[in-house]
Amino acid sequence: MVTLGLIGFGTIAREVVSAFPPDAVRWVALLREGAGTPLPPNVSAVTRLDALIGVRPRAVVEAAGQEAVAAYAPALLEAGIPTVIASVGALSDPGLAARLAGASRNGGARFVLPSGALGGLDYLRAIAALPDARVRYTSRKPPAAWAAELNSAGLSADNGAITLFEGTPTEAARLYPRNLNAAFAVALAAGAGKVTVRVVADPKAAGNTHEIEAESAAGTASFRFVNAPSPDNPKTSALTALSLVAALGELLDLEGHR
Ligand SMILES: NC(=O)C1=CN([C@@H]2O[C@H](COP(=O)(O)OP(=O)(O)OC[C@H]3O[C@@H](n4cnc5c(N)ncnc54)[C@H](OP(=O)(O)O)[C@@H]3O)[C@@H](O)[C@H]2O)C=CC1
Ligand SMILES: O=C([O-])CC(=O)C(=O)O
Repeated sequence: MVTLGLIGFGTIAREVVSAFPPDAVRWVALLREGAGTPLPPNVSAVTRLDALIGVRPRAVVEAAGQEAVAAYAPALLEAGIPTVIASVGALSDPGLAARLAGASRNGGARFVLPSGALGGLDYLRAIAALPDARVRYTSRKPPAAWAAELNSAGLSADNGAITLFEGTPTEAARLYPRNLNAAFAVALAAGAGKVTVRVVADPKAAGNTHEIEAESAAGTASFRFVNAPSPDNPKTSALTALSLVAALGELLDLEGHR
């Protein structure tokens, strides 16, 4: 029986837990005071970070949000606990990125940034060294997924696609902290200065679609991920939890815990 930790117990965390045999893992989830979330029998809750650190989980998965990364991940790493971070957009804050790197060194614990809702990041990492590399990332979702943003801008995408945002990955991660983590994963791979980001509400979008177009001296590439939504949260791709499970499995193998 291995003890693993979670930060948050929402859509992604629930899917991560259900991917492991219940008799092989005891999960401890750090929740907010009074969260009242129903938990499966092999998941217990704590509301303080020191209580999570106290059970010495082999690894922790953050699936709560960018604020939770800032609040908890550095201390987990300092305590020597490897951490998988879903909310990779948190690293758009250079101060936090430096704190994570320092805590990882001090504690001797890895932090893992999974590919999340997309893939192809190995290609982007390879061309990052080329000075002429340019990458365009587009998040394309049906108008229903952007209903609040369309309403507040007084826009309707019923009759055609509307670009809600165009700018840098850092601006995107800050403006859409719960939905543009994938854009920042692209930025971390290719280098933020090489990437432009677009957010499109499109009545023809088949699902949560992520498009990456890359151009450099090494050639051109285009990736398109048409993701099925998570049943509990249509703005989150079901692929994200699968990616966290894969990253966690790899981490446990590296650390010799499986
Ligand atoms: N890398 C990628 O490609 C992707 C990354 N993500 C990231 O994953 C996060 C989680 O996604 P998802 O599971 O769909 O979201 P949900 O809203 O379904 O779940 C988030 C959970 O985290 C809890 N939570 C939030 N803040 C804290 C905190 N400070 N301490 C403890 N618990 C907290 C929430 O609890 P409460 O009810 O108390 O608010 C909720 O239970 C997203 O916010 C996003 O940052 C998501 C999709 C793709
Ligand atoms: O799950 C998705 O499709 C993308 C997402 O929410 C994110 O990048 O934060």
